[in-house]
Amino acid sequence: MTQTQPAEPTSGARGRFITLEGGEGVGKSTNLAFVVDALEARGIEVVQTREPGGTPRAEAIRELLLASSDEPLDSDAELLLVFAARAQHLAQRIRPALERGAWVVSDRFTDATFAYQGGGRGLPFERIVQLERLVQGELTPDLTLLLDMPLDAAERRLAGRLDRTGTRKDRFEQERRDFFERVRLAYLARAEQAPQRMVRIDADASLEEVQRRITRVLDERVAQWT
Ligand SMILES: Nc1ncnc2c1ncn2[C@@H]1O[C@H](COP(=O)(O)OP(=O)(O)OP(=O)(O)O)[C@@H](O)[C@H]1O
Ligand SMILES: Cc1cn([C@H]2C[C@H](O)[C@@H](COP(=O)(O)O)O2)c(=O)[nH]c1=O
Repeated sequence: MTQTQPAEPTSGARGRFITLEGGEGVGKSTNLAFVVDALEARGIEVVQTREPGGTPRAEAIRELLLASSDEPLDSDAELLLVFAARAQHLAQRIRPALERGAWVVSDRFTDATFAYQGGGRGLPFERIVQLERLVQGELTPDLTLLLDMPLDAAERRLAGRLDRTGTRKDRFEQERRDFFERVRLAYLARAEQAPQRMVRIDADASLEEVQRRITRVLDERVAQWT
């Protein structure tokens, strides 16, 4: 396979790329806003985004991925859609932001593919690694905060949010418990393999406590990088 991605900029001007990961309802969106505010308070230009999605075309792919339908979605088709959205997101939003020195904070990225399509669906990890190389080249997050908590507690939070917002479960949220158990285990395995990049945050605590934990990690990394 030919490497088609341009080389990463080597100048010190490149921004930092931070991702939040974890299963459903663990508090990613809530804490994403907190991370963005914390960085902006330091005078950093931040681009807040999410996956799948982040640009109009990538958001259209997100709709395809999340919508329930009578026609089952083939797991390889799902995997390719995830990476198609990511390629668009990288080209239109993430790379330009990093190259101008902005920091990008994303609700999910490729660790989610290893967890959901790899762990959850059981697709071979090597297939995901190949697509990762093709679409991302050398680009990986500088820091990933893995919000982790037991499934039962996360399910209760999600149920509370669905009740409050009156929304229905999407195609992934409708999966069975064993799917989410595999997703969680795959996330934890990735965090063990890359402990410097991927920091597990125990998310089974009050919001204030979770945010104290996040702040400790952010303070340490920002001090290293700036
Ligand atoms: N530490 C916490 N303690 C109690 N409730 C929390 C905490 N963090 C988030 N919540 C609440 O739990 C619900 C789920 O949080 P949030 O939407 O941020 O999770 P998420 O991981 O982004 O979910 P999804 O995977 O579905 O996008 C929300 O109602 C949120 O207000
Ligand atoms: C990036 C990515 C996401 N998913 C799944 C995981 C979630 O169920 C949805 C996104 O919705 P949320 O609001 O962030 O919970 O998409 C996936 O299966 N693979 C991926 O790479």
